[in-house]
Amino acid sequence: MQFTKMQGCGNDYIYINCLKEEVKNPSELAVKLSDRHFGIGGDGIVLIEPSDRADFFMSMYNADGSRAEMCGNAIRCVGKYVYERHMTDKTKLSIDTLAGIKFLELKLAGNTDDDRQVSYVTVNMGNPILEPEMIPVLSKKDVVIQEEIMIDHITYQITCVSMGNPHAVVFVDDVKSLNLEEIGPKFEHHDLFPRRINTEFIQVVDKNHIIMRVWERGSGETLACGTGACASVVAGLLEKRLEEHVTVELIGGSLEIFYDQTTNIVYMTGPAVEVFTGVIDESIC
Ligand SMILES: N[C@H](CCC[C@H](N)C(=O)O)C(=O)O
Repeated sequence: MQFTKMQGCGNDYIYINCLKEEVKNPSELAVKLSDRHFGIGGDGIVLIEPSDRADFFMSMYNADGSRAEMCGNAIRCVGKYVYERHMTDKTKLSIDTLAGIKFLELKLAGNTDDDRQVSYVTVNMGNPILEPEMIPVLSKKDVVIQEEIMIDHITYQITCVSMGNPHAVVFVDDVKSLNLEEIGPKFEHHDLFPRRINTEFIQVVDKNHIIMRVWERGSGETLACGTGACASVVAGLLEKRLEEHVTVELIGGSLEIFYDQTTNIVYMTGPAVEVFTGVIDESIC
């Protein structure tokens, strides 16, 4: 089975073209291939599939085999993948996901028409979701903003936002000092979150610049999280800490997020990089 390794800000996945390949058990395959010693290594797998209502469909599975509704860093790479392989000639295209159809605009690197290299992608990430039952998070409030949560005898304040997948955003003074290996799983598996949670830890540099670390549901600490960056900007505006245009500085790179409050749409712009291609031995699949 052919695969392509790609990364967006260091958030790396194994991509499989399911218009050509058949994946029988994606959840099991995600665990095997994501292993950085016995497999290819990655934060999960991404399947590119046909769609009858968009140009393509993107399925995404975390490293623990759990399926996620949406993945911001991966959808940029899917746009790059299908355009550079002539699976589409559109630079404005639609990708359907479990979080609905997302609209992409591909930025080409080259100066000539026949150079199909995509460097950056802008994604319309749709509307943020704040209703607790839609995130989901157990709360009697209408919106979960700066709610207290106790982890290891320390009180944190969370603001919860869904971008199709669930996020808890925590503003802190210094992200470097956090022991995510210790506290990350305790947020992820906390009883407040019926479907677990992605947790973003944010240090505000100024109203248009934050530093973010993330403990992802199903993958642990990753070098970047696109949906998490979007959720963090929305949370920052709800908490009156940020403005609409924010540079999100992550371990693996930076994303430009614009939350257009007049239309209630979040836009994400960032890189998409192809690292290598390969063949998976049938014995693994
Ligand atoms: N771990 C996430 C999926 C990947 C999201 C992230 N890598 C992104 O770029 O948005 C979840 O279970 O909801």
